[in-house]
Amino acid sequence: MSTPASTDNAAGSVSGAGVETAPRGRGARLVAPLAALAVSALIPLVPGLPQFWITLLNYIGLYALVAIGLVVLTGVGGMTSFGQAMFVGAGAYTTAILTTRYGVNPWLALPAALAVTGVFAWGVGAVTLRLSGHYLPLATIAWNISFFYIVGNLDLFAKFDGISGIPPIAIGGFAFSDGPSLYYLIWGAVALAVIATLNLLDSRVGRAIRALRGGVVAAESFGVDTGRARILAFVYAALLAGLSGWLYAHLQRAVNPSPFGLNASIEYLLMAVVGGAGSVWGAILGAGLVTIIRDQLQDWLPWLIGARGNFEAIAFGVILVLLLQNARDGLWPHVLRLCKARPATRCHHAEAGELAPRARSAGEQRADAPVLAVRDLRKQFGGLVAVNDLSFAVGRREIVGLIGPNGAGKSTTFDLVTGVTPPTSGDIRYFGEEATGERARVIARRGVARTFQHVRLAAGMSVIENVALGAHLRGHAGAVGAVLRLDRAEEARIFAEAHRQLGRVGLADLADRPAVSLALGQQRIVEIARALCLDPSMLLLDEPAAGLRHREKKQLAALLRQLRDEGLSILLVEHDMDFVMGLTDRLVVMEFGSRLAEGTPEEIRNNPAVLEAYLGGVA
Ligand SMILES: Nc1ncnc2c1ncn2[C@@H]1O[C@H](COP(=O)(O)OP(=O)(O)OP(=O)(O)O)[C@@H](O)[C@H]1O
Repeated sequence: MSTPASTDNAAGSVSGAGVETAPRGRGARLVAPLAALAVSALIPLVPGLPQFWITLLNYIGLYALVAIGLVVLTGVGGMTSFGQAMFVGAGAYTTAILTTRYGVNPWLALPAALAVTGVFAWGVGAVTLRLSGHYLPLATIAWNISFFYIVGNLDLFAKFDGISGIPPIAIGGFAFSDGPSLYYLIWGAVALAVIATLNLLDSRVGRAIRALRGGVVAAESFGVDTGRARILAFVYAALLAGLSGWLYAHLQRAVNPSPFGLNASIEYLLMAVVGGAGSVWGAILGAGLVTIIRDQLQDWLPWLIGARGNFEAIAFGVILVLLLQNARDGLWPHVLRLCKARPATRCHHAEAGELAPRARSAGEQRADAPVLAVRDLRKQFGGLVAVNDLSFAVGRREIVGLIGPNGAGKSTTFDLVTGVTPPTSGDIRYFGEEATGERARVIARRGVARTFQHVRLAAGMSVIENVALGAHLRGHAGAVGAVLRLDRAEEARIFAEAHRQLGRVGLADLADRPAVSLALGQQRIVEIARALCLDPSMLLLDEPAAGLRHREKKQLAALLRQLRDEGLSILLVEHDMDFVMGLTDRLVVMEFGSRLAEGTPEEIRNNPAVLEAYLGGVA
């Protein structure tokens, strides 16, 4: 869509960004923005304010709605879309057709516009979001171009002439047809979008979307359906774009394809990046800055250059390059720094009540079968046999160590039993139930929680938020409940549980720190707290002692023994032989993908084949 002075745009790409949510204590955090909103409410009342500025502010509001959606999709979810203008178009054309051809009231056309946009986005997302890397943005470009030409060539949409005569939005006898009344309508919608988005991001579903940036493996390992989380973010962003389109159609009273082309989509992305793709407030800032700068450039550049043309596109390109070089997270973090805003802290609801335990599978409740039984497990990478017909088991209340020289196949075995990689052949059972080739999130549902060799905590999330992700399967609140803030009691219980688990591993003091600011060893312990939040029956730990100091290792060993005594089974891969020998009940030694030996630490310490494999002995 375009402002009155209209527009071509500069291309951009998206940088990651620190994500802003509305944590507990957000009342205080919302004071400044709400005061700003209250002041903005007075703007149309300023005597002598040119109508042009109100119109400009109205367009900024319309753009901000789309940019806020991009915060969820791109800044938080890590999916770059060059197709948002198409969803604005879907909302705009739906209301245009319904109100002009069928006489539908614009308010009744609103749910229809959102429904059409949502279903359209779901369809596009279902086919497109499987793509990763550069393919996803490329696919959204293709969709947007197709949309532009389909709308421009079909009679249904009145081709490139467009549809005119769209009625204004009205309540009773009052029509929102002039700048000031539309201003309140549009910025009212922006305020609702801000609140809904902050609520969504500060929820169980929001954590799942935010965890996507940390990679799908970590999120799936705690039961998050990452495909669903991606679609949800995509549809949510499209719905905000559709809402913007509905407002636009009734503001302009006419629609044609030109504001819904690729250029506009690129500009929306530019707005999100300029403001800060990780911040809802940054999206509004970006929408304002880009719109005002474009408007001024369109006035000044032809005068300076002495010729007419879309020179602002060049200026936007330069601005984007400078921004990506100097402020990859956009301008909002700098505004916060200037205002000396302090990071928000969560108050932890010790009185929130207990989070219900995870529902146990039938197998988990039986005491006869081993917790994990691996039989003839094999994994080939082309001609290389990384795991060669390996068999072993982990019993109840047992700590088993999987050890072996570099390249022996330990990590691959770990990936196989955690559902990260499917085996070439063989059999994996948890609690006597078949789990071969199951995906990570299904294995998590069986009560199996894990940590990672290379720590996978979500950047942009605090320590406690990362730990709370571990309780994903123990919560039920969905997106609608989150947006309407109906999930508070459950959230309080989830965070109380996360706090309890952090206390258990001795890191409660660090709960509100950004997870990535911790030392590597501490991050490993945070991963253990996250795993405990799942309420697991089995823990799979990949090199948990790496990076820990001697005292921390002793504390970790004591914690793991305590967990075993409380009923957990633990399988760990570890290189630190002192740690393993002092902790485990049994060891499985691998070499060249096969099981070389199995026994108690004492037996393994004296096993000649093992001593030889380690070239000098393990003890
Ligand atoms: N995705 C892959 N593609 C091809 N080969 C792989 C792949 N993953 C692992 N391998 C190979 O499989 C063998 C076993 O590797 P793996 O990482 O499982 O060993 P490891 O015992 O965990 O080693 P380390 O202790 O060094 O982590 C190695 O030869 C490795 O190069």
